[in-house]
Amino acid sequence: MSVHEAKINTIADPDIILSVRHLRKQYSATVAVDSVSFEVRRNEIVGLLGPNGAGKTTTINMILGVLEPSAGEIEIEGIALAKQRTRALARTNFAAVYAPLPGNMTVYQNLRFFGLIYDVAQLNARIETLLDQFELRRFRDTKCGVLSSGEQTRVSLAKALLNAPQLLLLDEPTASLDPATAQDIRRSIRDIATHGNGGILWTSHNMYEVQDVCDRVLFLSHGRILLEGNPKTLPGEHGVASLEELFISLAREPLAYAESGR
Ligand SMILES: Nc1ncnc2c1ncn2[C@@H]1O[C@H](COP(=O)(O)OP(=O)(O)OP(=O)(O)O)[C@@H](O)[C@H]1O
Repeated sequence: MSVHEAKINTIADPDIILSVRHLRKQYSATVAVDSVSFEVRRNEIVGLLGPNGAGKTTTINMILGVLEPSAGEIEIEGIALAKQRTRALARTNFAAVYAPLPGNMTVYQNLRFFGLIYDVAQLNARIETLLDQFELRRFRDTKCGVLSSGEQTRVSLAKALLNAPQLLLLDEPTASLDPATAQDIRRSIRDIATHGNGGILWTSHNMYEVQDVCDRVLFLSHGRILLEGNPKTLPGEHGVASLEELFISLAREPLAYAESGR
């Protein structure tokens, strides 16, 4: 057993929000996710990085219970997703650009609709708080379909926080946003991680953003984790100048990193 595996097997740790062990997803001959193990801790933002097709979305969809793993275990605050699905998923939420909210409903209607699905207590008060937190009050009665990308992202984040999730999954939350709006969104999310009660798993192809916001990153390639560490120090540890350079060399020569181990 590796040191990493020994560490994630100490499951009693109450600060482990998400524990993923030996997760695997196979489609016929394609192994999309291949024995992936990692954890997300309380108040931590973990970046899930990797080139196109590395297995990031597949991993996220298994954690969301949308895809059934071929093997492996997922626990959210110690609750096994496979055994207590409803309890585990009640602690989870997500936002992704490929999952926009219904465009023919207003911001308020969307938040109310999802709040009822999540069975949020004191829903109206929760919606009002989120409208203020994400500066959405003036769009309250605007249909989501006519909002700009940045405004829609803010609504998606508000929706993702309705049930005050312990585990927040964000799949490229700032894709297609202008730099200033992206920075505002990053600050909001950083704030949620620091002052909230949960942890965040974040995917992004923007290495500047990852360095800015993530406490730890996992590099995925061909369904496997090849590297893990602090995005601010990892490039230096591997003799390159930036996270982007490390990403590129890892994407081009994954075998060199697989052989050197994590
Ligand atoms: N339903 C499916 N059937 C067959 N292969 C699939 C299926 N879904 C995903 N794959 C394959 O699994 C691999 C991982 O895909 P995934 O979407 O998880 O990658 P990703 O890291 O999210 O990529 P991107 O950065 O492009 O979004 C890819 O090779 C993809 O073609």
